[in-house]
Amino acid sequence: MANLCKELLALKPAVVRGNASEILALGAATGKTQTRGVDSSHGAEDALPAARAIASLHSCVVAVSGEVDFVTDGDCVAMVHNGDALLQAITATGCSVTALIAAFVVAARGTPESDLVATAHALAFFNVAAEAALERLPKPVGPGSFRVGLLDQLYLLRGEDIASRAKFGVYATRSD
Ligand SMILES: Nc1ncnc2c1ncn2[C@@H]1O[C@H](COP(=O)(O)OP(=O)(O)O)[C@@H](O)[C@H]1O
Ligand SMILES: Cc1ncsc1CCOP(=O)(O)O
Repeated sequence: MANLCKELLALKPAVVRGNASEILALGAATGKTQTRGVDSSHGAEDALPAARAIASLHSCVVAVSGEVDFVTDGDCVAMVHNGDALLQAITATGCSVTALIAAFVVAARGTPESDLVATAHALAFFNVAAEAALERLPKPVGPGSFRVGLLDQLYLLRGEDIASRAKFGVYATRSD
């Protein structure tokens, strides 16, 4: 596992996305940060030192997903406050938002926007789609209808919906 992580990082990814436990494990596997053990109990902020270390060492962006998402280039840290805990009740949301991050990063190449900004916007897009699905679905919402509603909103949402609903924050700027 540690060797595979090292091989993948050697390919110089633009962005690494994981939940807190995954980023803590990655930091431990690549030998630059310590972890208290890998389980699902970590909040995203717990993994921020590991995320910053990985980002600095490998000159990439690291996104830690969770209730609040943290996105860092090793120095600056942005936060995304959208989404819902029900996203953790369906499989492949982490994989899906990671694919969306790749699409946003590629789309932003050739524009002034950084990979960090593109990554934060992809997370906001995905999580606003989740919020819109929850608003529209009959209550109570379970994982089955939520999965379908989320897919619908990922198709239906427009840029202006994201602009008005995204909740970004700045955790640290370059000089902090
Ligand atoms: N408690 C939560 N509240 C709001 N959004 C969440 C919550 N947990 C996860 N998300 C969102 O769900 C998506 C998948 O993240 P996550 O569940 O951390 O991935 P993974 O499936 O790899 O564990 C991300 O867009 C993240 O922001
Ligand atoms: C078991 C499985 N099936 C499709 S993706 C996946 C693993 C990743 O799931 P998630 O993105 O929710 O962490």
